[in-house]
Amino acid sequence: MDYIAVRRALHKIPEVGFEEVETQAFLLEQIKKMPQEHLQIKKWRTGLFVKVSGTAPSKTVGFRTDIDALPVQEKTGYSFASKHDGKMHACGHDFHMTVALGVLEKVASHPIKDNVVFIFQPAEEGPGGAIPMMESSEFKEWKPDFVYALHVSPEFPAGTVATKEGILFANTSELFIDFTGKGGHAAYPHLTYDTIVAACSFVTGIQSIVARRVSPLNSAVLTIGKMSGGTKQNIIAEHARVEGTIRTLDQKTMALIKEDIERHVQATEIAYHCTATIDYGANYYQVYNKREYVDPFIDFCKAQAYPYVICGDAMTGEDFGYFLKDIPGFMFWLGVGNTSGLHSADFKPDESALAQGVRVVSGYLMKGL
Ligand SMILES: CC(=O)N[C@@H](CCC[C@H](N)C(=O)O)C(=O)O
Repeated sequence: MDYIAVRRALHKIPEVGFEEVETQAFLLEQIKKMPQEHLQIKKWRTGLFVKVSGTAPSKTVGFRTDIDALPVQEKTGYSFASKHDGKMHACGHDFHMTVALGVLEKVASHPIKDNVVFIFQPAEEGPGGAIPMMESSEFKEWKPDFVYALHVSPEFPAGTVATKEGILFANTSELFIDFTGKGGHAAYPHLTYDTIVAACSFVTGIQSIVARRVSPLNSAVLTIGKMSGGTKQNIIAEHARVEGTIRTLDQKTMALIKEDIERHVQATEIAYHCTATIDYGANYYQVYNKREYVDPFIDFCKAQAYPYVICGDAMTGEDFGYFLKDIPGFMFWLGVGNTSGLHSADFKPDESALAQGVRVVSGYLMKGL
């Protein structure tokens, strides 16, 4: 398989959560080119489960990749840029899928002793594909005894493995708040209850939560990534919406932040004569690597002389955390060199990391977990 060609083909067809129809068709087309004798495929919504039967199985090992993209307008200047306007593989899931296909090709050609299930999961960026996928009868039938996954990272040199014992990725909660007031003429503000002013005041006010409510020895993020409201420059907005995300390294801090957000919402309602509703959207459980499962992988990387580092915690989220809550396994970062950050319009990961990703994941599989 030409990893770079496959990655570029996937890069052209980014689709957001649960809309990955073209992606699913492309994956199936690639899988069809592989030896079929040991393969079974089950479609699940826009995702896939692919099982390679082992030669003398005593267990099932899972490798999970996410397959969705982000609503980002690409600015890479690539000749193979997204052909879907306003959508982009800005979080590297095109890389993750390519690595999974590369490993699948190897295992389909040379099955290992145990069964291997490849999990092509939709909607990691939201609303969250892991939980419904894990609740499916297809998953339950082929449930792995051990599962692992990777995520690309621009923080590490291309091909470097970075992982750690304990928390790797944070707990997350989405945040959507709708403010409703009273619209009217821009020249008669005193006859209205302006939700743009209310929302702006709310966003400024909540900046004190992480700064003044969370212990300085703890870590948390409260980011508002989107604000919207109003219909025209000279009409006072009856409705405004604030969208964000909360990140913490423990559930107690998550609860504390939510409680304080609710206090700020109440205060905004009173101060600005509006009403507000809060929706916490999708919540992701932390990605936690238990020592007994990640240490043998680190030893493997050492033994193979693969470049690796022990990294710190990250405030990114990943619904792979739900797999690790239920099933033994681990997650690691795969370095993709020095490029703009994840979720950037000019995210340009180094493609030389693809072959190393396949080498690391398949090598660990072949070694026998
Ligand atoms: C690796 C990565 O970037 N993951 C996403 C996960 C999204 C979680 C959820 N939709 C939220 O925004 O809270 C991330 O943003 O960290």
